[in-house]
Amino acid sequence: MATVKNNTVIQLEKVKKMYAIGENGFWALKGVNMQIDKGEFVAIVGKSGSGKSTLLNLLGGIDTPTEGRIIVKGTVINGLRENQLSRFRGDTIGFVFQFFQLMPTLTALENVLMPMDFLKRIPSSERRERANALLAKVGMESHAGKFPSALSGGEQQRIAIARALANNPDIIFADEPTGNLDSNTSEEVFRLLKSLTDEGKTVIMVTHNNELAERCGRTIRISDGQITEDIISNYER
Ligand SMILES: Nc1ncnc2c1ncn2[C@@H]1O[C@H](COP(=O)(O)OP(=O)(O)OP(=O)(O)O)[C@@H](O)[C@H]1O
Repeated sequence: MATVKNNTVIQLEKVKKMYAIGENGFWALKGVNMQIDKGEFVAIVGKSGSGKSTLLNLLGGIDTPTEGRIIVKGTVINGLRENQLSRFRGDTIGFVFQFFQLMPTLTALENVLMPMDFLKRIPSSERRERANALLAKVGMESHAGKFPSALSGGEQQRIAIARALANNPDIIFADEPTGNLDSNTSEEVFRLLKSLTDEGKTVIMVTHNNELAERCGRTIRISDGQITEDIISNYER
């Protein structure tokens, strides 16, 4: 077994994932080993169908591997029961999606408050204060009372990032966060995610945008369910 360094937040050991298709199985991941450290900004790239989303779902505890171990912050997450997994997700991980996935019937502020329901022990006034501070952090404080339908794509993604930060997670998983945004707005969202790594959070982003991927500190390429490239760059972001 590989040694886990102190600052390692994610470790994958021989991770395989098979999807059942009728009577057959399809190996979407074929033995992935990976180590990601605190504060890294990692781009996961690869062709459509190569296994990127599968990998992200396993890392985030949304799905379980068929074989191998996934260790996040020292815990083997594929050994957790469903209630332990959901607590782990709530405490440790923030998710950002291509289509934002905000609740349409809730205001921006209420969307950010929603994941804080886990934190029942925190008084509601404090939660509101925290949600407002997060909206300010992403430059959306003046939009707190608006519904998602009244916001642009970039604004919705900023709110979604504030929501991902609601429980102060150490790790952010972003699945094509700029996939639905124009290039200026993509740049803003990229910078926002980058600023989180400057605060010590670890950001893992699946992207089809090569230019942005090259500006992450590290690019991992997946082809046909395997890592074929893992490049650490010193590109000036
Ligand atoms: N639930 C499932 N059942 C069966 N096959 C699946 C399932 N989910 C994904 N696959 C297959 O596994 C492979 C990897 O899919 P995955 O969604 O991880 O690719 P991806 O790299 O994220 O693609 P894209 O860039 O198009 O989102 C694909 O061949 C896909 O068809």
